[in-house]
Amino acid sequence: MATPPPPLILASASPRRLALLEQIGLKPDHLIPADLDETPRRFETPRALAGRLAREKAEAVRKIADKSDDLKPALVLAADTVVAVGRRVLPKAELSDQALACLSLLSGRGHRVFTGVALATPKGAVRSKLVETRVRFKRLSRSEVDDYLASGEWRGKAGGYAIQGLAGSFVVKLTGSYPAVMGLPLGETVALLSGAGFPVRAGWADAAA
Ligand SMILES: Cc1cn([C@H]2C[C@H](O)[C@@H](COP(=O)(O)OP(=O)(O)OP(=O)(O)O)O2)c(=O)[nH]c1=O
Repeated sequence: MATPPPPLILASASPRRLALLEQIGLKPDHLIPADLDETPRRFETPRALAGRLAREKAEAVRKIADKSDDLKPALVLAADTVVAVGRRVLPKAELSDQALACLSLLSGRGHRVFTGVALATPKGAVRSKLVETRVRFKRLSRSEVDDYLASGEWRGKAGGYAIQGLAGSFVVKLTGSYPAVMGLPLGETVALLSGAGFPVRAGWADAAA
């Protein structure tokens, strides 16, 4: 009989990350969010920040898993999304003023979305990948911004918008990975998992059901 795959832990509180994994037939056995200080370091680039936070989230949950016999053999998957204009990292908007500032900056301009994804193995090794996506928004009128702010969809989102929702209508160009902007680059996630021996296509036979 084939050996069962190791448990998979998604180190995330983000419902989008879970939905994206499920989209490709992967169902994590456990959801354990990492609680980290996400403040950029001095002189840290947006790219370096996304990579570091993804790895730190995986490492933090690896430590939690190591304390339990059931979770010790698990693979821990984590990700982090950073929205940047030049070297400037935009906040995860919690207040409407923050979202307004983000949208005013993004209006009619290009920006970059950096998404780090990291996988911690039971032996403590951490492998990671970084995906850069360029996104351009159309010029936003004041009433478009006001209506978007009223929607509340920006809350808790890096850069004050969610591409998978109403703000999808702001995008005029995207070069890179759409799922990475939502929170998880799927091709890179699969590459990390299969590199660790995880059977990434085991659930595909049931996908059409
Ligand atoms: C740009 C963008 C971000 N986002 C979200 C994805 C992430 O949830 C969030 C970026 O913050 P993250 O720190 O990457 O993730 P999180 O704190 O929400 O979840 P966790 O650390 O527990 O995994 O912004 C979208 O949903 N759509 C978008 O278009």
